[in-house]
Amino acid sequence: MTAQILDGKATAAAIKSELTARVAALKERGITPGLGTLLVGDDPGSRWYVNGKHKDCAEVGIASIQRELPATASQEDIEEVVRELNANPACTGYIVQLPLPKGIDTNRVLELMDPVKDADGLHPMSLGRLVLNEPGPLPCTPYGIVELLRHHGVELNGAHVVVLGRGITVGRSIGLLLTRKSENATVTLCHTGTRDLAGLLRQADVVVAAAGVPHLVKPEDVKPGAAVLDVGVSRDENGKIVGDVHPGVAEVAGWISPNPGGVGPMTRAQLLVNVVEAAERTPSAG
Ligand SMILES: Nc1nc2c(c(=O)[nH]1)N[C@@H](CN(C=O)c1ccc(C(=O)N[C@@H](CCC(=O)O)C(=O)O)cc1)CN2
Repeated sequence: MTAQILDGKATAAAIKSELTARVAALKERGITPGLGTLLVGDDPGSRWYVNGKHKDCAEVGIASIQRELPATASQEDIEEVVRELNANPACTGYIVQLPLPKGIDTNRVLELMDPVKDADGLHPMSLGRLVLNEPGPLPCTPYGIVELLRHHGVELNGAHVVVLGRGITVGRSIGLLLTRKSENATVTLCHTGTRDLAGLLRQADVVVAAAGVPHLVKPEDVKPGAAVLDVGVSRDENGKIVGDVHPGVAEVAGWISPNPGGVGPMTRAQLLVNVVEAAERTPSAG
């Protein structure tokens, strides 16, 4: 079997085209959505992601507000920029690019953000809303994965989803999203302490690999016909992406997300969705 492709690039392009019309409608109401970003340090990957977010904004008509601090920035320096973005009326939503440099208390930074402007769905208030199943911004990668599966008609209702990795941007939060009544999946969250990982993987209808371990998911671990989503971003010696999923999995799975070109573009598209939805919740100007 050769797996069908979960095409993140094409799905993201369709979402962006729909958002362009919604942004134009907002502007007619006197509302211009503006995405702020805070990048701390000089990690080339993080810079690439942030630049990509602003490129996407320009494509759909969202204004950009870019803030940068050096890797030597203190907790107070970062919190000062967060306070500025909270108060900046042109910034209707913003993100703090993660990870922050070692020594910075990330949770304290996220908690200081105005939850109304949380474009990443990572503020404790947004995560609490997700737990309570109330409307609010959803974490971009999990949201992107759900939309990617929905767009390709992959059934989640009653499916057993095995998630590898317990980080807050993907692993932990996707469990909350997939177990809502609207998705109705059963989720097993695996991590470095999980016993018999291969045995659990073989039971999965859907695998979400977000462990950051190159080629962790092997062809022999995957149930024939399963959908496999590769979120891992490790790099080889030439800087080329190596995902968490072994290339041979494509011969066993029913669906597979390419990496690059799968979950990454969806993460970016869902950020724009969060920005537009937040702007749509604001009362009209004038
Ligand atoms: N504040 C946040 N920080 C981070 C998040 C996040 O959602 N919010 N997620 C990741 C990084 N990320 C977005 O910030 C992200 C990762 C990957 C891509 C992407 O489009 N990747 C391309 C490949 C790019 C390459 O060649 O390097 C792809 O998959 O096709 C976009 C955004 C951690 N930090």
